[in-house]
Amino acid sequence: MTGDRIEVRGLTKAYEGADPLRPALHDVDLEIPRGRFVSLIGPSGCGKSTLLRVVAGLERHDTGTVSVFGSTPERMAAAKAVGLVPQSPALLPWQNVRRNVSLPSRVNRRAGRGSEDPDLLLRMVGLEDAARKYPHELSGGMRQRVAIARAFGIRPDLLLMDEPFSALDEFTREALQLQLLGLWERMSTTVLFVTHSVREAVTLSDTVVVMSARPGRVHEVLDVDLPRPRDRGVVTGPRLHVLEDRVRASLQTAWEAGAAPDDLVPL
Ligand SMILES: Nc1ncnc2c1ncn2[C@@H]1O[C@H](COP(=O)(O)OP(=O)(O)OP(=O)(O)O)[C@@H](O)[C@H]1O
Repeated sequence: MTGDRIEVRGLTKAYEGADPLRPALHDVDLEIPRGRFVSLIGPSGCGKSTLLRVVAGLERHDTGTVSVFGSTPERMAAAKAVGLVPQSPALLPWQNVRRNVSLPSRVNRRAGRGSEDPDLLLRMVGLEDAARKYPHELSGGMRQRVAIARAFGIRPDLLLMDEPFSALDEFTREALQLQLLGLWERMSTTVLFVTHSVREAVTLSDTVVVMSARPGRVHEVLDVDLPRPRDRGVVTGPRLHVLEDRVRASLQTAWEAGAAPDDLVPL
């Protein structure tokens, strides 16, 4: 266990009542050095969200070990050191945008952690003019930006994002990806990001973890050697397409591995 990385070793997790031959996660090994942007991609049901929830301390695992910067997921969560951005953000409807974004600083004061200036965060996600609006007055993309700004507000050591842009149109999604990268580059938080989009995974990440299903496990870990900062030139350049093709090929073999009829975990 070291403090400079997230270490997952031999992680297995079966939900109660599930077929024991088909655990949600089986013998997952993963190492994420501090400060990295890592995406998880893989077929539906391969355990991406489960892995995220185990690392977040929201779900117990059966066997194996999970160390988050030398601590346990539960201790990290209790110390407010982990942020989570789900697919549909849960904003407080009775508080305006600025109050929603500054909420973590109030919580953090109690947890004895520092926090980020909410006005700066709102500027970084292009919402400075919406600070006094309420959640029901916002579009889906704006709500997701509030959730992202709020998540960075606690200056988390680790930020877990579960398909945060999947409900958005392509144009909004690409704009938010660049805003997210801007925040991440400034804050140097470690990010674990679940997505179904190959382009999104390559655009954002240092590392793409391809998972296979039935049971869920790590199929391949691919490095993304695109330069940073990832401006429009980088994310529309030819190298991105080469890397996308590499991830697609890996997904194809992951899918085939998961579809094999003899791919059962022995009891
Ligand atoms: N609370 C739960 N109780 C029982 N089984 C669950 C539960 N949550 C997930 N599962 C099962 O665990 C497996 C992994 O689910 P998980 O949601 O982690 O996959 P995923 O890769 O995130 O899927 P998707 O891409 O469709 O969101 C699936 O077979 C799913 O049906």
